[in-house]
Amino acid sequence: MSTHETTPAGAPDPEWDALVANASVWGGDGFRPTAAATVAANPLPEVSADPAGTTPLTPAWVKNGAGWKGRGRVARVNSVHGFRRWVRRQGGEHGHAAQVWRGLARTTRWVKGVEGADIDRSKHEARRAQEAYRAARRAHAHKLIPGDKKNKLAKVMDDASKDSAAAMTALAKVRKATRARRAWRASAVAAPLVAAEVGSVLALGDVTNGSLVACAATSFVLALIGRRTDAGETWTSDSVALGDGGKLTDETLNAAYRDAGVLKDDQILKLLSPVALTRDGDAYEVVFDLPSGMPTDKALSAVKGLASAMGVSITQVHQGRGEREGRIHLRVNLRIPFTGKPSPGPLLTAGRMDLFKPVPMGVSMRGKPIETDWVERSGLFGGEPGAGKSAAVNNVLLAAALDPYTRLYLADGKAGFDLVPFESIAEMIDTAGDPEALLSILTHVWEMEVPARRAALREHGARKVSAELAVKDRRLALAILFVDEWASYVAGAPAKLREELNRLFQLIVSQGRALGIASLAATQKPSSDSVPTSVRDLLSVRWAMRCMTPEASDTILGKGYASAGQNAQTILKSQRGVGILMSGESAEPELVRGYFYKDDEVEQIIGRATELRAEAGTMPGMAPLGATAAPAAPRLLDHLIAAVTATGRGVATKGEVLAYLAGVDPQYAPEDGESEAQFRSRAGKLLAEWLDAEGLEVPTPKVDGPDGKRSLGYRLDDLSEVR
Ligand SMILES: Nc1ncnc2c1ncn2[C@@H]1O[C@H](COP(=O)(O)OP(=O)(O)OP(=O)(O)O)[C@@H](O)[C@H]1O
Repeated sequence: MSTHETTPAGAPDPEWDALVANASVWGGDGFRPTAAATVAANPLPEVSADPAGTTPLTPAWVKNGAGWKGRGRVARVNSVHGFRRWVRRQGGEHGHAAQVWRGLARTTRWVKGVEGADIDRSKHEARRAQEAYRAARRAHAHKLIPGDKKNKLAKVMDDASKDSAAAMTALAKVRKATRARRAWRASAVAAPLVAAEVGSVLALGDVTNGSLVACAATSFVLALIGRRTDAGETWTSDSVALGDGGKLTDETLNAAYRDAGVLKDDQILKLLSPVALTRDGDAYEVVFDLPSGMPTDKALSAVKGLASAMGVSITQVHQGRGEREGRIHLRVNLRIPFTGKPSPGPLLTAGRMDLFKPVPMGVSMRGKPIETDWVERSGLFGGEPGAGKSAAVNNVLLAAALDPYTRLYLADGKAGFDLVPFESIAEMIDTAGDPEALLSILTHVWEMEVPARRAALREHGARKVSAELAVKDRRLALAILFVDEWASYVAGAPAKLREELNRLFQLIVSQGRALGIASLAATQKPSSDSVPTSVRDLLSVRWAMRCMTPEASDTILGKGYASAGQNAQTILKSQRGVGILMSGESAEPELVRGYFYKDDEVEQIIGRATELRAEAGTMPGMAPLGATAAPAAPRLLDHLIAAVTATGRGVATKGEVLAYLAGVDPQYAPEDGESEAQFRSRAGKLLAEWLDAEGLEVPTPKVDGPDGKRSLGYRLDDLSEVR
């Protein structure tokens, strides 16, 4: 123990006197010399144990009005939601009426006890003894029986009679004992009821109110007895227990971060919001700052330790980066997320899509629909076999299919069935894993799509595609190039072909973006040999489904993400279709479960896409690139109607229609050196082919020509009906 040299009491102390005389040397609100001077007369003033207001575990929100307001809001929301949950609960077997009823039934059963079985057994014995006696009596009553045998039967009858009487006595005894036991148990039940009734009446001094209180108490006890259903379940949906059973509070939160090694013993988290349950009661959420000077990554990388400290699975803990370094948005799910039924995909009910608008991809852990913009984007989908990559990519492909102007170039290196349903609507497709086929797709995109788009952009004086430009000029509608399992293609290709594939893919990915070509790749084994690094770095949207290793996860998301807590290896096998989605250059990775479209749903959507495309004249082969160079070209039917309307007679001959078409579409214009008959024959054939391709069946009756002569033609009424 340290000792201090002090001035003896009562001895003059010039230094102390000087200080007392000059009180201004004491600053702040604490200990003042005036109080010290009167220490003998008055007790010491109450000194705050925490003058700076830094008491450990005092959250920051407590100290301002907004924090309390927020807390109040949380409490209000929690009670409203609690009440709603209670109301919902009343309808089912966990409702309080059901509980009371179960309690009553159980109490009655307990009072009745198991003695019923003893009575049944005794009854059975008595019945058998009676029957034996009756049989013996019948046998004895027989007339033609020799004397000594008759005597024997008389003895048997006597014995049976005695047995029967004994059985009847035993039955009466069991009944009596049962009645006594039941009465005893009934009084054990009744006593507290009577006590409650009498106690309440005496306490309240009023029979009605007393009875009501006694009734409520009885119901409460019965509800407790009937709390568990017959299957042994209790009401849990309003339970807020986390992991091993505790609640998340300011204290347990700090303790978890301390146990996980993020905080030292003397450090605390600065809570910016109260630890509160979310509206749906699915998770706890809180925002806090780490102690000053501590980087966010220290907490992000400790997710395993945190999960262990909280007694939950690693997939239940989600730490998001806050607006500034050291700030964390923590969410701890009460249950493992994404293990229930997947949400139905919105494309099932969507009509036509516009790929220039964000595409619905899935649902976040918070149940928020996640959409991704695919304009000027490209994407990489990675994960172990069966993780849900194809299902995830389908979200983009099906949305693209429902935009009738989006062209699809698809290739499946695995030669599987995932892309087969798209065969009828894809511009070019390879479902056989043939490297040569992939080469022709990439060559077409690079040598046809890219130059055509460049030319169109130049014509419009624009630098990149936009929704407005695409409406004006369909050449600039978006296109999707999707290569599934690139590694399988290059593995089966000779070195030269491999090089060419790599070269073309890289050129398309890097230059196609601004031109409206979104390139997508999916791979089971994300590594530099499965998707060339030069290409991978250019793919802006990344979706890492479950991976075997943290390194594989990092290969998809980028170096360092796994150690910072974004590790797709931690996704459980049961969480199919779940992945860490990073949708854009600056976006924070987020755990998302993709919408899942079953095979028949895919077919249904593609059926609708086919109709839309046929209607828009964009089925493959119907509108080759460049053929629709006219801005927002009207459909053929529109031209026919315009041609017939132009005559003013409500009808038009074929000759008149072809002459009109020649004026609006260069395909129908007479070619150099073509005679009138040749022109009519060629243009007529072309018209018939296009009508057929568009699935239009327009009648061609004989109609009056301008000169009154009748010839084959079209009627406005028929055309309007076809429309
Ligand atoms: N979002 C999802 N929700 C629910 N189940 C899903 C989801 N995504 C995928 N699944 C399930 O996982 C299975 C495998 O999915 P999918 O074929 O997309 O995996 P994959 O990663 O493409 O596999 P592979 O690499 O072998 O092609 C599906 O058949 C489906 O049952």
